[in-house]
Amino acid sequence: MSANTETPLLSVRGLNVYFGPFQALKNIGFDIPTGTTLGLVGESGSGKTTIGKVILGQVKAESGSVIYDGEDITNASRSRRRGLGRDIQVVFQDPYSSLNPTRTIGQTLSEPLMMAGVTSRTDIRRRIKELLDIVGMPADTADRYPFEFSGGQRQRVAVARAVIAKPRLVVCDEPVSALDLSVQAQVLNLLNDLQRELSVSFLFISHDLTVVRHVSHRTIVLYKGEIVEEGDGAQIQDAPQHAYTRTLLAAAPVPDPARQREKRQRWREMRQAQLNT
Ligand SMILES: Nc1ncnc2c1ncn2[C@@H]1O[C@H](COP(=O)(O)OP(=O)(O)OP(=O)(O)O)[C@@H](O)[C@H]1O
Repeated sequence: MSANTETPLLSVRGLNVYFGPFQALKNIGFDIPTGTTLGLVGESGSGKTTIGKVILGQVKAESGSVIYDGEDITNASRSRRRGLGRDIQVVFQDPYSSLNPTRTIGQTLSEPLMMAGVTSRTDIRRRIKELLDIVGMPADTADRYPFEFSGGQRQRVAVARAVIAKPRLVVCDEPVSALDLSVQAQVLNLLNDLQRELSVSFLFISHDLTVVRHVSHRTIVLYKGEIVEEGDGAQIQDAPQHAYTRTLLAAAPVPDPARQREKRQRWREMRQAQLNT
């Protein structure tokens, strides 16, 4: 993949994050140019999700900055965060719990559009139809409920929800790790297609370097809260420079189910908090 060389859409500089005495992030810095994907890879507990949360304003950094499109959003106010919520979206790991089971897919997809100020029912219906087609979902999807779809289809819907209001950055936190391998490839291809179509940037978080390599222009390897390696995904996989990266590649770590449950719960709480603001 060829990377874009414009001014970065997102710049993170010198992030240090503590949970009590524990330092979860140490001097983290990177750029995400417009229309590109930065892969963030590391084992469980290395700090990947924490980086995503700092960008989304859900975790406060002790020091460092997050610059979005030239604006320092590190300590953005609640009202500014609400505005940024349209530009910066999230796709969660678990397509089973991230969609509201009591709402039709159409209702779920109309929320971000209404938040973005689209009020015409005709426009909303048209945009939903357009996007469901782009993400490869059947025409009658909008009138159906999440339980009627497979995991891969639900993740397509979750991706559609994230991009429907044309955000500029989407934080994808382990978006394919709950899916079967063949379905993973389809969702990864979908992200690549959407990026070409919408010029959206992705921060793509995964424990699996092979997955990250398929979608990322650049990749960062995180170990115990620190960046230990950075480069082109293929280069990192084919010629890892750091001993930890070699271990990561050899071990192909499987996320600990208990931690993943805890993480899903935290994301759900965060999403609920977002919807309540
Ligand atoms: N709210 C919190 N309070 C205390 N410690 C936390 C909190 N959130 C994360 N941590 C700790 O910070 C470290 C990094 O967590 P983080 O969730 O960012 O890791 P991760 O790389 O995303 O791993 P995983 O994929 O397993 O979630 C872990 O040791 C975790 O236990």
